[in-house]
Amino acid sequence: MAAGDSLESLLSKRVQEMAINGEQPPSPYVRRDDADSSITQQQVPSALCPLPLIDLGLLSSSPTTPIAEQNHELEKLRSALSSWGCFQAINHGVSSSLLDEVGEVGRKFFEQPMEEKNRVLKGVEKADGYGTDPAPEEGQSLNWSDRLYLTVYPEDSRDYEFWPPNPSSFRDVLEEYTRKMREVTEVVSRGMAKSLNLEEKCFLNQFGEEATLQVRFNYYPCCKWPDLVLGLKAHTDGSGYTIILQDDVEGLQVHHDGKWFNIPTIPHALLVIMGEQMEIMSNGVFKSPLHRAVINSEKDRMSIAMFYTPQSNIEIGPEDGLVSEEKPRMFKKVKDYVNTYWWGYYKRGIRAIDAAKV
Ligand SMILES: O=C(O)CCC(=O)C(=O)O
Ligand SMILES: [Fe+2]
Repeated sequence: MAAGDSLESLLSKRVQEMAINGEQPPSPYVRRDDADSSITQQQVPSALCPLPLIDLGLLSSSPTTPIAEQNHELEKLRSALSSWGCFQAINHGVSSSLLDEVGEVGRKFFEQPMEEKNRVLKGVEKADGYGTDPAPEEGQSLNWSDRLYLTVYPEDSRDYEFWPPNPSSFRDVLEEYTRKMREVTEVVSRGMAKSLNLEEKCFLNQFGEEATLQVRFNYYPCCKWPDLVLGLKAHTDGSGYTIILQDDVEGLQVHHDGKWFNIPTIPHALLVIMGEQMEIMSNGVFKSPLHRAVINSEKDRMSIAMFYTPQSNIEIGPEDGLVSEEKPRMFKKVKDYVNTYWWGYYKRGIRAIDAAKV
């Protein structure tokens, strides 16, 4: 690495700038996952991806939903989360126009000149703002992506200093999107509990009234050497679960059955993916899958990930109804999981959840 290319100077430079300048990815960005023989590298095209679609409108009782249909959808949900750890949600109640708008304000933000984006540049130790993750541990490659990360709920934890003033509709659109995401988490959390024959509100109670929502707009500039880099290296989320809105460029891959499946982009669908805390609360019944983002050679990609995380002052743990003699308690009770466990492991490129096992 040239002297001017120290890790700090690279981290202060945006990937988008390097991509616009047509620069070949500097060595800290070159992916190193091929060396990990414990993860197979076989990839399955999106056309062959059998990831289930769940109709959220069928998960709750309503006069128009016959009980058999509801039970069928709940069983599909349970099965998807026990095997894949994720599903594509349709009929989720968020209007297509709002989904288009949130995608548009995100894109417009990244398309602005660097000086404008730097108005909300994040501090070194801060999570909120525009930039990149802090330096990973030795031996880990950097992600070929820039991001804008914001705490959006509870409202009093918002730091509006880091909310972009432009595009001017950004704030209104994100506030509305946050309101709708709260509704989706209510439906999904109840549905998950029902699918396991648990009391409907049990997961919602563990998340708490003040469960946090944090949004991450991930921007993945295209790269002429797409196989050299990863947009986001393989990881599991530290959230309870995460709701991802993809644009029309593929890039998300989920590890399932020993292969990397390309997740299809379905207009206006939301991908719901379990984080490690949901694996803990479900006593290991639901899986928190390894996933990553790959880079396209010609098209930039943007995804919007909404992390739904239990309130940090509440202890969470496996639901009693999922613990039995045949299925003993797998995890300890944990509090503030992201800071206590997940973050330190993520930086080293390993799963934190083993540390929470009994
Ligand atoms: O870009 C994507 O589709 C995945 C994003 C993701 O996994 C994350 O932000 O944690
Ligand atoms: Fe993720």
